[in-house]
Amino acid sequence: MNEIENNLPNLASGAVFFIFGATGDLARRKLFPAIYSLYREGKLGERFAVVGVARRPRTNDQFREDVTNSIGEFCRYKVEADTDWNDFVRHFEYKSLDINNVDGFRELDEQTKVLEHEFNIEGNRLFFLALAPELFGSVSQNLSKGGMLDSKGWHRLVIEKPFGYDLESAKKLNEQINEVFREEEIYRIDHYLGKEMVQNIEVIRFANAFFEPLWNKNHIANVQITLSETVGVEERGGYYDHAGALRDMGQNHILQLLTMIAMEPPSRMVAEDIRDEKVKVLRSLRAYATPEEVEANVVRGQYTTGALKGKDLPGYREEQSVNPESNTETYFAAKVSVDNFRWAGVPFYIRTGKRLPVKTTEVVVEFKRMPTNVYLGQKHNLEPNLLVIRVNPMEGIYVKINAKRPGSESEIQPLAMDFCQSCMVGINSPEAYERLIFDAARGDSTYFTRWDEVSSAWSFVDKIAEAWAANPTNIEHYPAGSWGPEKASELLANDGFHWWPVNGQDEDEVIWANK
Ligand SMILES: NC(=O)C1=CN([C@@H]2O[C@H](COP(=O)(O)OP(=O)(O)OC[C@H]3O[C@@H](n4cnc5c(N)ncnc54)[C@H](OP(=O)(O)O)[C@@H]3O)[C@@H](O)[C@H]2O)C=CC1
Ligand SMILES: O=C1O[C@H](COP(=O)(O)O)[C@@H](O)[C@H](O)[C@H]1O
Repeated sequence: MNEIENNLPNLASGAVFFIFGATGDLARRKLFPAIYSLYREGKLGERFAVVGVARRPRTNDQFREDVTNSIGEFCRYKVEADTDWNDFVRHFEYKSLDINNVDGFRELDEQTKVLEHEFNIEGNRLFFLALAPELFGSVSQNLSKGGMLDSKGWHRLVIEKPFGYDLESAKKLNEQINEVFREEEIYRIDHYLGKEMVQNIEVIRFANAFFEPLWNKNHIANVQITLSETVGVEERGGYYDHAGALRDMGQNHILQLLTMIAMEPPSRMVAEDIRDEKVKVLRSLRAYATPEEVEANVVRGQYTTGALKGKDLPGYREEQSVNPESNTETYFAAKVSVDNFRWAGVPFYIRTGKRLPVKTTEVVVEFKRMPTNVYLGQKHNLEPNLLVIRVNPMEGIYVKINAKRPGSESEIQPLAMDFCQSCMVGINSPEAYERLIFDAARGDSTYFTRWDEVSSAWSFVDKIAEAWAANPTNIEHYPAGSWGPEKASELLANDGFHWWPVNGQDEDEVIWANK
């Protein structure tokens, strides 16, 4: 248990959690269930209150019913029959408020003081913005004008992605927020950083003698990062058609994963030192200098009609709230170079897409091949060693090594030493939002993105977006249910590599230990 977990100085004096956007999808599917899990695990204690804020009218009782339904549907903990549910929901209240109405914030402040008195909370306030990004600036301004930041405890702003649309808009947003909150009070969420196996990357890398010494250009041939989804855009067509895969998943989740794989060991395992190392990676990304470089290194695609698991699926342009002539990408793949001493010459291949055949997040580190004819003086086509980190939905790691085929004299066969963490821990593994809400409440910003990370990521992504905007119809189409445009395979084939099958699928020749 580390120092922060031991002391919990920030939670000992209680806190009020404000969920702005309390009637929305994120609050219902992720935030209320996360708060309940934290409560069940005793991490919140009793000195807390949750105030849901949104425009539509709700009584406290109606709101508590919404919360109860959301937990029943989405929480990993089921409500036990002998629990007094009132003990939990009495901590929840609702305030109907339009973000643009300062008077509403003054009323909210009065309501909060009563709650703080009731639950013995010493003025600590955490504001979670589960709102459209256009509202982030106004909320922070009105929190200040409405007196919500005058309480004597700490104040923290937790902001959902997307943080801006490009570097320019992100800068403006940041300036607005900085008028009210200091950088150390801002917790920018990237929920991938709350995932168990993403947090495990540091440990796998820095706690194992047989990885770190090999973790460089001398031994690693390439790195592959895949975030594939089977879902389409569902009810979020309006937002997604404006954003696209590059902004929705690339600027944040994929680049964050890349930094965790590529960063140098931090001086100390503390938030600022870790984030210092991550931002150095982002600054080392080689920017594509021309539209031709973008064309050569980045593939974009959009799904058309297709089928998945026997079910016919519509094309992207037929989805709800999507422009029928849209050229928004639902897929992209890229070859990325990290120009520093450790990684010079090692390609990082990244890809993400909707309506792909499998839901998975996986990082494959492919090591350089051994010479083919050194083993017993005979010629063998040795497979490269792989380290595969499975993030989602299966959590675990496997290492692919070469070993003698049992019973044969010298035949060599790949063997996967497989550790499926989720098979062992199962649903007891905390969800990303549980960790992140808890971390924000206790003041640990390690797994939140600092402004220099966000701005460096936008600088890299903007070059791609600008090249695409200049040539919007230059997009590949792929059938829903396929692995995306063929050109994405060519990115690797040009370098003599190929995408490794995700989840170890189709690896018929591999012997799987532990299966
Ligand atoms: N849903 C998800 O899985 C994810 C969402 N996000 C991000 O989280 C944020 C919220 O997303 P999501 O929950 O899906 O969005 P929804 O559209 O479902 O919810 C938006 C919420 O904002 C409230 N709201 C809108 N305008 C105002 C206003 N003027 N004053 C007060 N409240 C207002 C709405 O309530 P009312 O209409 O009652 O005012 C509603 O509660 C977005 O930034 C999104 O990009 C990020 C990752 C995943
Ligand atoms: O942030 C987002 O992430 C989800 C995928 O998250 P996961 O935890 O299920 O892998 C994606 O569907 C969504 O479009 C995006 O906004």
